[in-house]
Amino acid sequence: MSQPLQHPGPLLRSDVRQPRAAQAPPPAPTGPAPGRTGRLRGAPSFPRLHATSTAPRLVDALSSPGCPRRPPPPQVGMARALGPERRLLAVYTGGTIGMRSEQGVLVPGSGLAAVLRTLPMFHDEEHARACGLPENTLVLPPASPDQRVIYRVLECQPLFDSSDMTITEWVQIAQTIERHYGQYDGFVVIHGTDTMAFAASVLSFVLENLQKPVILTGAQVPIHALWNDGRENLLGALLMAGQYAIPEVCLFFQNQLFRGNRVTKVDSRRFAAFCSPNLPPLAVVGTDVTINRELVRKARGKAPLVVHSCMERDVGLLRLYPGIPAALVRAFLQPPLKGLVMETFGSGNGPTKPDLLRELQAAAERGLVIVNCTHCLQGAVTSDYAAGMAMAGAGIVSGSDMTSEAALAKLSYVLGQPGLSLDGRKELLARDLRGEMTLPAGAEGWPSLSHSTLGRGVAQLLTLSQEADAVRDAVVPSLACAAAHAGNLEVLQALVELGSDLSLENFNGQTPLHAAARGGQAGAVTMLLRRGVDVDPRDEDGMSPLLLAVKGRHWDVIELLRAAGACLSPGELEDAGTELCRLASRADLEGLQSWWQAGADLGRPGYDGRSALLVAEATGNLEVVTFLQSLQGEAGAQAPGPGTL
Ligand SMILES: NC(=O)C[C@H](N)C(=O)O
Repeated sequence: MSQPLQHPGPLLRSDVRQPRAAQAPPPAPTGPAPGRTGRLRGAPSFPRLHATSTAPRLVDALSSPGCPRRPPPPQVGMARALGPERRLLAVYTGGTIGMRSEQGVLVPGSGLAAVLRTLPMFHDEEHARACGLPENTLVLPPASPDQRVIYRVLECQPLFDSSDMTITEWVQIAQTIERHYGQYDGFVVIHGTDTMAFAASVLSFVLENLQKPVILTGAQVPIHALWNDGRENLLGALLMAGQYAIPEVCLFFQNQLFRGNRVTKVDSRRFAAFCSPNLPPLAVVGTDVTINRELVRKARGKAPLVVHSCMERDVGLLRLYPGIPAALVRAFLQPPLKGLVMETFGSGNGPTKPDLLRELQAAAERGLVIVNCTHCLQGAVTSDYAAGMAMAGAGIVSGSDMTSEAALAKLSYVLGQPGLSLDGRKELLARDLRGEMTLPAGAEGWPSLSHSTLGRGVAQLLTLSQEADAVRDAVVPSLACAAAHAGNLEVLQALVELGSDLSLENFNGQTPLHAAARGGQAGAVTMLLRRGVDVDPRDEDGMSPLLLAVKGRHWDVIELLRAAGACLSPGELEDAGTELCRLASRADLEGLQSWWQAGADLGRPGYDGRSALLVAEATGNLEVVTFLQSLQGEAGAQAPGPGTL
């Protein structure tokens, strides 16, 4: 790059005044931060923040109107004076790195860029003058003979302790990167460490088709402290972003560059605050810089950067513990929750208590998307244990070896994608999108199964030795029910090949036919009926597949079951009267038609002796009255139809 950085002009009016003549070192610190010793004398404290609006703004941290520009460069070859440059944009959001002590506690402090300008390791003033770089531009000392990294700092107003950062702010950071994407070669996000792993995970999903590095960093100790980690971290992030083409969202800390959606914070005090438990670092800085090239993701062609701003907020995280009550889980799974990351034991195992599994299955069937992540630091969700397969059987998606931070971000991203079906969202969750997870190998011979959680579960079952029959018997019914409910015929077929009996009941007495009927899966119902399964099994609550199809208003399934000879039981018909009156009072014509199609007597009285027709007339639901009277007419004229009055 031969031209000095053309300042694109401040995003907003700057309010951090740093006139060159008054370029005095920042004022002396206002007392040591708690628990901090050995401060650098004369170390700057950061000016108090200006009161600003709640939505964070980004101001140019070093330029201000009227600030004298540097003298024009000497008439030497600009190329020689400038040399090839890499241009970076740093977004300073807050965090300990720039904090100062106030009444004994650390609070975010502005003016980080001004401090960097005073530190030779972050700014080569002589070179800046020689090149006539704009006031708001800093330039690192040369890291290699023929290359310079120049950078600009945008400062958030207000600055954050990252405990207060949310998806909203992270999307705004992504939008800022998007606005400046063409002007810079890379980006550094200076961020608090407490939620940095969440931030890196969210940014990795929000920024699609990234062709340039976005590197988050921060510190455990303020940069002005004598003994600190911030200088090494920030310099490392700038150099990595400026010198290496790593088109990913990364996190640089303690001389290691991690993939952003693979890290978690593991220590609140040590400088080695982060680890990447299931993926080695992408790069390690020592006497030289080692890049693990085979791990670095390749940029996808020249596809343009896409910023996904629609991230679902109603996602949650629930960590299981021994004896967790089903009632508590039920309470947690209620709307508005749309997605849940469930931290489970070991290899993705959880309690197999029927009441708990019923809650999870019911929530999954309501459309809540649940991702299973192990709460172990290392390892992955597998299908080694029946306890784990029971989770898959309840319709829970495996999170493989994802961190909880990545799983939450991915769930928010997937649920925010428009136009996807529930199964489409589960398929997307099961795929590796941004290097966030390691896919388990599918079993030989069943490649098509490995893309789904259930398929992978079955594939694993296929590889189990004969001695594992007990495991199979324990989990096949749950798997079969989940596959039937999802309409996954491949998995059902795989289970048939495994020699499984598709009439077997799962933990709450339901068969795959129940599940298929409940899910409205006509294909699965057809397949199961062809395999000669019992047409009218009853679950623990005495419900038949036909009744479940009626409740789900799955008319195609009702027709299939009736054609195969399914009938509502006397008990189901006995209870129908009150339900019919309820539907009539609500003018629920579809519901009444479902009962009629299933062969119910729509004239059956409710608990108070009134029929649905009387209720409809009393409530003035004329459409329902007309429908019910038409059935009366039909009943009078011919043999009873699917339903009778
Ligand atoms: N080291 C840090 O940055 C911690 C700080 N509370 C933050 O996350 O903003």
